[in-house]
Amino acid sequence: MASHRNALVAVVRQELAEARGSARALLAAAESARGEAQSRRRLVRDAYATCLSQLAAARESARDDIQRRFRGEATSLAGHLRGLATSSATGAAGAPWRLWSPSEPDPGGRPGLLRIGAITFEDTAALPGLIPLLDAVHLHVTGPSPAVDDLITGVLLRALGSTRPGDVHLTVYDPENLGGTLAPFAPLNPTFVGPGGLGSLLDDLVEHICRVNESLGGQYPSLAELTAARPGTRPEPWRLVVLLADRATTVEMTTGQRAQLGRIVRTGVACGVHLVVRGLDLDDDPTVERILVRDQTATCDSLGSLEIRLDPPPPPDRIAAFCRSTAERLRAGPGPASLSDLEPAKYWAESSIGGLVAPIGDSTDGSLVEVPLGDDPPHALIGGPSGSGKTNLIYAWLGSLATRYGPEELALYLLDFKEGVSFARYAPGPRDPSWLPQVRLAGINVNGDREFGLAMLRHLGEELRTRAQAAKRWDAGKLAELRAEDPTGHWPRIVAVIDEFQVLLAGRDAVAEEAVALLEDLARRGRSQGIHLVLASQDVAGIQALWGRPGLIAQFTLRIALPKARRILAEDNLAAAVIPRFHAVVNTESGVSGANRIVRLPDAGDRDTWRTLQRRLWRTRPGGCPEPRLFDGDAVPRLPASLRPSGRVPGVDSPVGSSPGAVLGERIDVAAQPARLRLGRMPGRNLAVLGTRTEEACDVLAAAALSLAAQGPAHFSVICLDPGASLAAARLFAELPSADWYDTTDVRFDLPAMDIPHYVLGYALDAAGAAHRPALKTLLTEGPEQRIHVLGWWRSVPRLRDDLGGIGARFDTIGAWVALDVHGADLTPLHPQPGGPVWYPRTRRALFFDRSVHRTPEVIIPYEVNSDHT
Ligand SMILES: Nc1ncnc2c1ncn2[C@@H]1O[C@H](COP(=O)(O)OP(=O)(O)OP(=O)(O)O)[C@@H](O)[C@H]1O
Repeated sequence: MASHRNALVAVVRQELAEARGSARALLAAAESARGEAQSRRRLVRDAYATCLSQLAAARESARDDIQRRFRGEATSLAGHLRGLATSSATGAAGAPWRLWSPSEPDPGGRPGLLRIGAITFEDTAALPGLIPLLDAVHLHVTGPSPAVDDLITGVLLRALGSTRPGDVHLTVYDPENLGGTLAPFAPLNPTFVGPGGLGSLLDDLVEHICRVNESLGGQYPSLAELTAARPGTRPEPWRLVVLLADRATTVEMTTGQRAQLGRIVRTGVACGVHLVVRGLDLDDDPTVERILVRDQTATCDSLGSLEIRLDPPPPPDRIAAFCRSTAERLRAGPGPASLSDLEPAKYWAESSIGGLVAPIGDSTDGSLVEVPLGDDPPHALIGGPSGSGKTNLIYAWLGSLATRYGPEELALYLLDFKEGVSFARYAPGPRDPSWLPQVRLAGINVNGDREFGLAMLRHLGEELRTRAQAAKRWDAGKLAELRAEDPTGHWPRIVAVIDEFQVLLAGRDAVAEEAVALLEDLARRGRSQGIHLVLASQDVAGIQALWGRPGLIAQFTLRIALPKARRILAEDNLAAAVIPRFHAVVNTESGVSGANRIVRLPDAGDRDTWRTLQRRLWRTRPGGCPEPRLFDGDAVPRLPASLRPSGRVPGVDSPVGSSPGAVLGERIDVAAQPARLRLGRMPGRNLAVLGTRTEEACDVLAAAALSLAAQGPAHFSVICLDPGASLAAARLFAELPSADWYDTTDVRFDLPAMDIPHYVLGYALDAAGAAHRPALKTLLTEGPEQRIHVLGWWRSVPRLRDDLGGIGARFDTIGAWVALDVHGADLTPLHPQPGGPVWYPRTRRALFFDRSVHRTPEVIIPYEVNSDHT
């Protein structure tokens, strides 16, 4: 039994041990699973923590990035806005009070915005807080009284200070303080309306609006139309009406007055009437800008929820100083128009078919005064003593014409006989390549070269003939008809301006005679052919020269007299004696009193202003628009390269023309052509250059020789008998393709004939001496028929005569001559008419006579052949 029990115990023990063992194993497994789970949980927790911190860092950096971008964009946007704001509120409209001063608006510009304070947005620099007013809105301001009145004061000062004196008329209704609220503006003489005056004020305004509206064509334009189309110049001043209503006003206002106020709100802005109101309700309208003031800040319709920190009010002494000086300027009247005021809205938009109409200045009421040229009046006479502003007037007139009429409509010929270069600005120069596209010809420094004036008149005479023929062909009576019949033709109106024209008519010589004849013809027939003369003179004698020719003066029905001008207007018309400086009398009825218009002339002299305008016109010139011909009497023309031998020298076999032309200088004509001497195989085809000016004599001979060498095969003999000329002669010798040299050591005149022309260039031939005279005479007599031509320089006419045989010698062998410093009387033996030519020698001018082509000698300008004068 015991053993059985023992066995049982053992079994139980065994089982218990096993159970304990498995329980332990289970526990161990559970323990390890728990450990594992715990470590996993730790890992997850760590990962979560890492993740969280990474996310936080990423969020931080993203936020920083966004903030940085936001700040950058806000700053650049604010910069743009500031730029925009600055350009919308320039000068007095936007400057801070400590820097404030009144500013002139740009001509033709529209009123901009007005600053009332600053907008601080985030941490960007403050932006100006701007509100519209003139040509845009009425202002309705609400808030505590002193702050509102300060704001209104500032707005008024900015509006007045950024417009021209007189452009804004101020009306103040201030029943409570009897105008005292805006007392600093008193010097401007605003209309103060007292208590009880509101009704009639509103009625007046409505009436004014109706009147302006009628003058605008009866259509109240929309704000957009107004903004797009309002021209820069105002027919009427703006009316700025400040209504500072008190409680009584609101209570006492009648229904009729409210209706009138509503009308003004709806239609006032379009007609330049603006209300600035506090203390009264205004009807809702797109033209009402409401400003809500709270202490030192404000919000307004146009800026939405943006808060404006208001500027302090302007210092009262600044308002007073501004108002005093403005009142002063108003008393003095508006300043004269500027050159830019004469410009049209659009360049080159006018047709000259019926005439040319252009303003030259304004009258004292500010309206522009237009000057006509056409069938009537056809020509103008301008007069005034020296310094009275003739040149300035011509500048203004030409500027006004040139901006209206393009080169197809207008051609200008300008000649100035004064010492100076007034018309040089219209031609290209070393500093400015631009030119005025309408200018065909400009003559400057021509006071010594009346011949050039004559050349221009001859050219215009030709043009007159061409036009008359064309008119005949088309059966047209006047330019307008010709242009209608021949629409593809080029028939611009021509305006020829001659400043100090009396120089051309002075003297009783052939130039004056022909000039008068041409002027008479142009004046008489130019009217119908669209050729208009504008003659200006300071000299009473000059004008008298015209008075002596009633047929001529009668054509000049447009008279412009500058202060103190005499004999420009009719004798009983004394207007020119009384007008102030920089004014002119314009009279289109030959100066009769009763037809005067007084004009204030702008200052048109500033070169830079003109250059800017001219460049603009020049850049828009049509293709093929030619450069004007500039004749400068002080400039010496150079021998053109085309008249010098260059490249391949013509061979002996090249054809020689029957009469090659020796070029002696530049002709004083419109086309600047070279003066040529034909050297044919005929007796007398020799040239004598006469006078003592070595340099010019050498230049004439060099130009002749080089131009002959450029034309065909030729041989030259250079004979130099004056040491003063030897350098120039040697230089020429070196440049000639085929030449022999002779000087005092081996001078000879028995020179051989050749197959090609042989030109003998003699420097100071009179120095050869008596021993050589027979040979020289034979050469002169017999040479030309063998194609040996003498181009010789003699230092005086008597010396030439000695070489030709002394007293009683005949000059037949000298078929052509060029006289330098030789007086007219000394040229008698060489001149076809008795008494010699009228010739007063002047530097770089020569008198050229060729027996075979000239009736009278012609003035030429010897070319400069070598620029270093060697
Ligand atoms: N409207 C004007 N406004 C301002 N300055 C002017 C005006 N007109 C002329 N001037 C100035 O007066 C001076 C003389 O003018 P301008 O040269 O036109 O006179 P002028 O009659 O042509 O004289 P002159 O015959 O002696 O040449 C110049 O300095 C010019 O700038």
